[in-house]
Amino acid sequence: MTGTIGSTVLGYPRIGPNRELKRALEKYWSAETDEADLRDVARKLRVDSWHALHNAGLDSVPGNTFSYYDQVLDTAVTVGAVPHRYRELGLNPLDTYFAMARGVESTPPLEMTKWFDTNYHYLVPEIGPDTAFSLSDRTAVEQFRESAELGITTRPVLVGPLTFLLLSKPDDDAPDGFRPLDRIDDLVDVYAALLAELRRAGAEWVQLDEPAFAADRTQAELDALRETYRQLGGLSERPKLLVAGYFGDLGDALKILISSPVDGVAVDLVTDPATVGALPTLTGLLDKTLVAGLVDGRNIWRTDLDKALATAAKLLGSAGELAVGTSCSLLHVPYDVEPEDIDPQVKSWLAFATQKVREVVTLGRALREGRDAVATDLAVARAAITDRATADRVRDSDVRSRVAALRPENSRRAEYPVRRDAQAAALALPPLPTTTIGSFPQTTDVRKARAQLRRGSIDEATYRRRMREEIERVIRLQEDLGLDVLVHGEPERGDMVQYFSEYLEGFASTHHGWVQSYGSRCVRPPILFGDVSRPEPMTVDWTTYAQGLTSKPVKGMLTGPVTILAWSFVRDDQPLGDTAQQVALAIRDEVRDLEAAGIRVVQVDEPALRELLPLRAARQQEYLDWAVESFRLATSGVTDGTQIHTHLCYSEFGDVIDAIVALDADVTSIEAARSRMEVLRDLSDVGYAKGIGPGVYDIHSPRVPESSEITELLRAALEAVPAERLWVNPDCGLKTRGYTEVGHALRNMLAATTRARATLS
Ligand SMILES: Nc1nc2c(c(=O)[nH]1)N[C@@H](CNc1ccc(C(=O)N[C@@H](CCC(=O)N[C@@H](CCC(=O)N[C@@H](CCC(=O)O)C(=O)O)C(=O)O)C(=O)O)cc1)CN2
Ligand code: MET
Ligand SMILES: [Zn+2]
Repeated sequence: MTGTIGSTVLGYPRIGPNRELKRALEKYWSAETDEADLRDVARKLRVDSWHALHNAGLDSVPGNTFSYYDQVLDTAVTVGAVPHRYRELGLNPLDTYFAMARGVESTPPLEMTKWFDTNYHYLVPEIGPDTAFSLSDRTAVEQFRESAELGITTRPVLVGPLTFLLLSKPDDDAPDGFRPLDRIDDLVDVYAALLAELRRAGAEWVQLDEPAFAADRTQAELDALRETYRQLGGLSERPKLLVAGYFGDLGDALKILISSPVDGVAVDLVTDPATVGALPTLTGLLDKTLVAGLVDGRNIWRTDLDKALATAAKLLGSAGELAVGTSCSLLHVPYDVEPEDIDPQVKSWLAFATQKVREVVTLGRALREGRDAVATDLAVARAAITDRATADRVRDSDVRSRVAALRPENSRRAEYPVRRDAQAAALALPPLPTTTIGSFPQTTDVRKARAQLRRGSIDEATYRRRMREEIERVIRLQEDLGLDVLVHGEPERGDMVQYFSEYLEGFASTHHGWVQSYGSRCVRPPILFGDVSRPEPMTVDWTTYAQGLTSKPVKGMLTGPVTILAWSFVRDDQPLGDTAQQVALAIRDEVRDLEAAGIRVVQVDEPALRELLPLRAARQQEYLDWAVESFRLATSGVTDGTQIHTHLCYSEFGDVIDAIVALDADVTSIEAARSRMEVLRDLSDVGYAKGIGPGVYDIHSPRVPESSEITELLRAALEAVPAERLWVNPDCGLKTRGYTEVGHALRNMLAATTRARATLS
């Protein structure tokens, strides 16, 4: 089918159905295996994916979707954007790549941040006026050849040049006002060279991903888009170009792309169904391929195939070729629902990557051969969709009446000064109170106990005993260090969202449903399929056990509604805000039960508050309103004397700074060490006047901070915040660290606090 795309997916998972890549990477990093072993595993994973996609009947199989760590990092290496500090290490290419991803003793890694509004993280390229762009790595070409040898003509996928630069940050040598996008012309030359090589290797199509245009862009950025694709489209030696925009509507960028000389455009009709109305009016589409993203690439629900076909019908005749695709890469969903032992009814509603590929193939055949050719598949899908829409277990009338009865006062607490005085009396804390963010190191023993419980090789009672031993050790360590507000350490939680989902009605869990979060790290997002409620307490036993061991206050530790939604696969049959209210009520029950059990401080974490922020400014306020409201609903059921903390991390907080104030927590702990406490001024500027715990050291690195560095940061903090409101804590939880370094780091933090207290009059 030369020339057409027919049916395709925009990308595919790469970690391996059984996390083979994770294990191979970790063995390589610990020097248990060598480069050849790692490359073997990688090749096998690629070959398996190509075969799976080809054999499933896709007309066009995406290539270059494999990565040892991250596709943005791959792009940086491809175009030669390797900062000097990594080149100078003198390592081989693979280890240079891993040094950029993970750092080495002498050199920290590139910064990592969230990929648009997903839970996937990419490495942030550093670009300056002197970055010497050149085609420096030919993996994309080699992998094209590798697939061609198997008889599969793949469609190499590259991060587009605009998105690459828009996600980059200026390097340290860049003068003020420099923007990575200033380098677009030089970068386009490298893409031109790569496209020519791919063409010579036999590539018919190349996919260039430009999701950055699903967010608001300036006129200059839109002009750069027009100019770039005018140039790339005009090259004499190139494959056909498919530009993919996803995670939202492309806005003005859509018209620009359609009037450019590229050969195809892929649009996300799941996140933005309204695009369907605009497309037929764009006449430039008549000589292009339109890949209609009809199958949700980032959620796990079975596609309503009838509805998708109705959408496609509206587009027939508006494009040169109408092809069917996923809304975005399938990187964000697990491989296969088949091996899961989820309740059969819920399972019949689900489609993971393997099932989504089949849906795309079915839709492609229906368009080409008519509905009758796939009548059975359509009937099965229709039955599942109807079953899900009418299933009793999706709706719980108690939950619905509880939500309906909510009043504004349910999400309002007393004025802060009243709470502050009541809490001061109840807690009697010293100035600059010290605490931690919740988790202590997850030791091998703790993880092993959990795995043994899952396998049934230890019983519930043995598991509880082992966790209690760990909690006791964490309490003793904190008392020994002299912390003021203690935590139980969260040993019982493999993951701060997954853990809660296992107690809540309305959620299902997977056993194998791993999704890459970054590098070798994976998460197993729970599936929120129905109305949410909390049949029984989730944390009260562990927390009261910890409180019983000490006279210091122990802080209860919960995950907030927004983060629970952000890190789950969420039902798509009602607004997210409605689901957030239900989750908030479940957390509210837990907060109140903790209070009733004598816990005087409760922290409700919302690290994903920024992540779910809509990409378009026009949609942000509505999100922030329900996000804030759900946090307040979760935390307003307590008396004035109970202190509510929240914790935020991984963010530039700028866009959500007003929302942080509106959460109305008594104490906010926030990542700050790496940005030298800048967030404190931003918060003061918008009137935040409650407790604040800026992280005084970065927990993402094994490095132990000197107490003098912490003293320095505390001094900076005290310039921005009065001592009465300042708390002292690390940047985030300690679960990825080891006990030795954590002991030293906290000791230094306490030493710095003692010195800072002495300077207060
Ligand atoms: N959901 C979520 N998203 C998030 C974060 C987060 O904490 N949670 N943090 C940020 C990302 N940071 C992350 C940091 C670390 C890991 C991470 O370490 N993940 C672990 C898995 C964590 C987990 O769920 N552990 C479980 C299951 C562990 C496991 O793999 N078990 C094996 C068996 C192991 C054995 O037999 O010893 C299996 O099930 O196959 C547990 O401890 O109980 C990994 O990749 O290895 C993930 C994300 C943003 N997004
Ligand atoms: C990603 S935020 C983590 C907060 C959690 N309480 C912890 O300490 O692990
Ligand atoms: Zn955190």
